[in-house]
Amino acid sequence: MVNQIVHVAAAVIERGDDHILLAMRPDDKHQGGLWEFPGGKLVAGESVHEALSRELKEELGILVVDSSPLIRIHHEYPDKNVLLDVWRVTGFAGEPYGCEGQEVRWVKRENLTHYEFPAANNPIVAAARLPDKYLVTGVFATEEELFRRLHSAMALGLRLVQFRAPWLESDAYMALAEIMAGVCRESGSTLMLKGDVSLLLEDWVDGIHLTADQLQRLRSKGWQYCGDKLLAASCHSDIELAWAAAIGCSFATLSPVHQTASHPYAKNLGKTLARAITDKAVIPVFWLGGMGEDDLGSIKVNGGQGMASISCWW
Ligand SMILES: Nc1nc2c([nH]c(=O)n2[C@@H]2O[C@H](COP(=O)(O)OP(=O)(O)OP(=O)(O)O)[C@@H](O)[C@H]2O)c(=O)[nH]1
Ligand SMILES: [Mg+2]
Repeated sequence: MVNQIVHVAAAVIERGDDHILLAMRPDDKHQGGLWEFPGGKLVAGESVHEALSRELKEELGILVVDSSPLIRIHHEYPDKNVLLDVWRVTGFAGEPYGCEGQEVRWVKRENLTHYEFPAANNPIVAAARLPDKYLVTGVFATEEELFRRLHSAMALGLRLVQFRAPWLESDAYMALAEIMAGVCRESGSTLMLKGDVSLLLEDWVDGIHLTADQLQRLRSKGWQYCGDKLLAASCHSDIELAWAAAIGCSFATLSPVHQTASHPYAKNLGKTLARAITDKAVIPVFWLGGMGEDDLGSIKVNGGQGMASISCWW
């Protein structure tokens, strides 16, 4: 019985003002008394999207208008194996209410971590907090150029930025990073820095993006992060993605999916392998390398959180 996988469609329903809808699981159900993303089991012959639409009609009285795949999570509870197929719902008709008497609540995206969910939900909460585009900064000749390009990226709506400038000395990098963090915060964006994990203790630092070497060293020491800031890692395989999850990363990049100008000699994974690797991961995965915005839809269908890129937005 426990070997059977229960396929579930669940929804991260977003309202324009950056709120997400949660529902309370009834006490008498599996994982009762915990908050959930509304949804339910697929019935025979149904697609995930059909199940999602039916469940949201039955449980909340709304019609799904706009949606896209967000993340797929396999989880083994002691009494049940589930495959949670989670979609982001960005458009719906009707005003949601608890049709089955359950409590429902709109929650600010940044406060999602304050709620208690079933154990399978940690990666879903991580995915719901993240956008689908992750800008990695590229070359700049002057400080003026750096900030001009950063402002342009903000104007394009980019909300997650990694400051990558491997040619800078540490002091110069940190001085620019602190100013960039202020600029990003003003537009509601998050800045990820390259550097030591001890930087996570600094008030002004929102997140750290580790190299694969740093990841390996931290993993071999048994180090683990439990804080609320964003920790990410550059991964190139399923093993590295498993390490990233084990040390407490909230997301990762997977590269190179295709050939890139910045790493022309790295062997690219290709879409099929990238999909298989992403499917095994238990954290959100941004695909990186040789893709354009046109690929975003396909990345999501293949299980990715979205796309990371230098060249598209820099
Ligand atoms: N809907 C939903 N289910 C979740 C979440 N997290 C999670 O582990 N689950 C598990 O996935 C399964 C979903 O089942 P469900 O109880 O919602 O199914 P349903 O709406 O079809 O209701 P039913 O129990 O009346 O058939 C449960 O075992 C539940 O514990 C979540 O965020 N949302
Ligand atoms: Mg349900």
